[in-house]
Amino acid sequence: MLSVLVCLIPTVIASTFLIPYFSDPYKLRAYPGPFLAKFTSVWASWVINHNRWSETVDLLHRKYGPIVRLGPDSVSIADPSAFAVIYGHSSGALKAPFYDAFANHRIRDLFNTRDRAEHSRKRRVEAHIFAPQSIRALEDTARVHFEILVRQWDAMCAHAEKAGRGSAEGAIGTVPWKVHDGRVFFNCMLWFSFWSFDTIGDLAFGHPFGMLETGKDTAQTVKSDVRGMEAIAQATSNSEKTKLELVDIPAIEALTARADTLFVVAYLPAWLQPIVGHLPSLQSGYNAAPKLAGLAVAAVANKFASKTDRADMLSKLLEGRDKNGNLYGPEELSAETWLLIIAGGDTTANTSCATTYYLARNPRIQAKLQAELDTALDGIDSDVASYDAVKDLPYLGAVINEGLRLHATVGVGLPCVVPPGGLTVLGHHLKEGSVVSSPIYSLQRSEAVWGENAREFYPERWLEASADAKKEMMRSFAPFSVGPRACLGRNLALQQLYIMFATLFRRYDFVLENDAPLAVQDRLVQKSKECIIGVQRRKGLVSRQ
Ligand code: HEM
Repeated sequence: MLSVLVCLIPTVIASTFLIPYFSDPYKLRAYPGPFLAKFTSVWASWVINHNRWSETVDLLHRKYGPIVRLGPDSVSIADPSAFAVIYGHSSGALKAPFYDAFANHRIRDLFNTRDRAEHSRKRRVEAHIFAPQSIRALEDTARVHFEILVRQWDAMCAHAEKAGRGSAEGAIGTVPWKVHDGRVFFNCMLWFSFWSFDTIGDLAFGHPFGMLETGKDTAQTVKSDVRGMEAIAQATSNSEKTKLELVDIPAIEALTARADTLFVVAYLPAWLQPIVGHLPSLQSGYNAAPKLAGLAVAAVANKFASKTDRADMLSKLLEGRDKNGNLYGPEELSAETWLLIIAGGDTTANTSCATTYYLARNPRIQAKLQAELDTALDGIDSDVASYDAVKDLPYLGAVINEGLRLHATVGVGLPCVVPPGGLTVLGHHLKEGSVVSSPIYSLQRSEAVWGENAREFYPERWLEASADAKKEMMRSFAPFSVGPRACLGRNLALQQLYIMFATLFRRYDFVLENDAPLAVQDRLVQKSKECIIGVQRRKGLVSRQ
């Protein structure tokens, strides 16, 4: 037995690590990078698991230049002109096997589909849901959730007003607040998550999760995935309804656990992923996936059961056709609904939290934004700003761009496979089958483009730049990516962000509890772990309620 092992171990090491390195099938040996990255992608997983991916890739580019080897078959290219070549419409590169780890249903969704034809079919179905007119039509529905957010924050501010110079503490649902120095302090990340998930739940399938009202991270999922699918199939065929058993789960917590795990394993070869996934530290993420998939199943099943004719996103998905020309089946519907929840929830909440953090940290910028909002919204009798009233405000636009730039909610290099015939980037020919990415985080913080203050929150840069400088900035600004796989929800995200910052910063003054850097979980989405802000109502503004 021992002698078998003695022979086997060197053979496995040679065939897995050394032969690919010395045979160099993708001709990447000339590119610099960390020693271990030349042999194995386990290196990447290790760095990600230590929460240092974007920062590490950025440091490697600073050390080695625009092209860095990140794995046995992959390179990262940090250069504005490279971004469009890799991701643009004429690139021909497809998403890499990295995305297979994110498949939550047996059927792929729009985000993790790698097949070009399959992706085009889905994108055709879903593009009209996100067209500018469709998104504008959702504003009234979305508004309700801004109103609840403001009502909850007003209620907490009232405690601060009552306490005067004293102190107090309490909680709304599970979110604690405490009062001191005339302000109420709480973790705004939780509230932005509640707001974002409730809104996307309502817009996607006509049913908010109810997190804002209760102050609790709770959503209903099906107890059994199989029964859920049966319920959808029966409802679509108009036969007798199946009674669905639902259970409550902490959805945001489960999503965070899932995201923490999947990004760690996604760079590993497929055969290694389930083995690593069994590590105790990754178990909660793996266990969360089926419960989360059940959220969408429950939403679709409930939609059929209630038979409302409200025109939410799911109603439009119901018009979608599968590859045989048939209407989307239960699984594909659930997969696409799930994607709306996950793509639209975390991203907008994190951008809102990070931008609020930077504004709370910078009294000068906050005051300048408030002055612009006071003028624009003077005499408007509404607690929630309308998109029309604020969408062209220059300083507000600059603040939102600056938040998207500096925080880079999706900051990592999104991995693509080089297409047949290869791809030439910055004069380097990359061979077919190799993997290439361009890190959004690094591009959006490059001193060569953004100047010495690239790491500062400075909205004025968007207003002061010359036309030529602005052109260069836009080549290095890709928070929603570009090309055929660019974010489909961009119009919705921007509409929500404009209304959010106009509403909150007109109404409240913000400070940070302390000046510590924003702590983030650096995964596919840069997720703020916690952001404690101190809030008080601005003087002179009277609520309509
Ligand atoms: C600030 C908020 C947001 C940011 C920064 C953002 C960013 C991105 C990025 C960078 C991608 C490309 C991912 C990749 O290629 O792997 C993407 C894809 C996507 N996003 Fe967003 N997103 C945001 C909000 C939303 C919202 C609100 C929705 C919808 C409810 C949404 C739906 C999607 C979808 C469906 C895709 C996949 C598109 C495809 O592959 O064809 N996103 N997003």
